[in-house]
Amino acid sequence: MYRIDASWPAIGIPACVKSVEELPFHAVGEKYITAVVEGAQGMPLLLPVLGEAYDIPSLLDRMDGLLFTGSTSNIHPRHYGGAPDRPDSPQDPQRDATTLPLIRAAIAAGVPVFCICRGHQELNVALGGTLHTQVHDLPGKRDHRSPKNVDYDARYAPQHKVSLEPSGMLTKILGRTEIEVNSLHWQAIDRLAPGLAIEAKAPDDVIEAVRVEKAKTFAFGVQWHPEYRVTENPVSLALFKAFGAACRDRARARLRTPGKAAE
Ligand SMILES: N[C@@H](CCC(=O)NCCCC(=O)O)C(=O)O
Repeated sequence: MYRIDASWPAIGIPACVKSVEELPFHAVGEKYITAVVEGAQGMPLLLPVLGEAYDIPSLLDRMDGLLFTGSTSNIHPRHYGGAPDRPDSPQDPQRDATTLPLIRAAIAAGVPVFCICRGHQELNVALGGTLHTQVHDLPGKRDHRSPKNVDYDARYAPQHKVSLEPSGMLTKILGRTEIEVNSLHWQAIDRLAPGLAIEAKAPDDVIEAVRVEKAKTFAFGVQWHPEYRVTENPVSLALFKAFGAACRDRARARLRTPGKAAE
């Protein structure tokens, strides 16, 4: 049994706005919290998505890492100059207003970031890239959406292979060039943002993982869900452990020189 104490790095997890009995709640799925605790050995701090109300440097001064989660909502296409999305596309403007500037600032400040599914798409958009809004409608692309009418485990079960860039950092971390991943997304990276390197692709060439090329620390996006049952999948666990190690390095630097770590 673990005990989450002050020696654990503080890992912020921006929430999604969800409606519960018609009232807005700022929520984070439990699997992301569990993955931070059991995979990264970090203290999870759930961040309400307060957009411009945050003084981002002050927020980053308290963070040793940030996990940007998946979500059923989509980034509004105005953030990447895209055509209007389908009319029923679920939106979360408060999350957009919080995560996009936070990702840019965290990377500039050397705060480790791990960006999953919607988070991976946010990383690309935050740095100037664009998205396909319905990747399954494109010629030659498979359906990357989650399997329908099946239980939770089957929805997050592996769906396809991913080839890792042989000279990439993920290959170094994982010690292999091919993995099997789950798949629960409608959208995908279209134009890659400047400064991102492709780390992995699906057989249909959908970009499945990226890295911030000049990042001072861990800064990855993955289109799949390594947080799901993190301790049961060695690849997922290795990713969260690498993220946690970077967060611990940042915590040591931050505690040595409080207020200076983000400079
Ligand atoms: N809405 C986007 C992103 C997909 C995504 O993040 N799915 C996650 C579902 C819920 C979860 O497991 O957190 C898209 O459809 O591409």
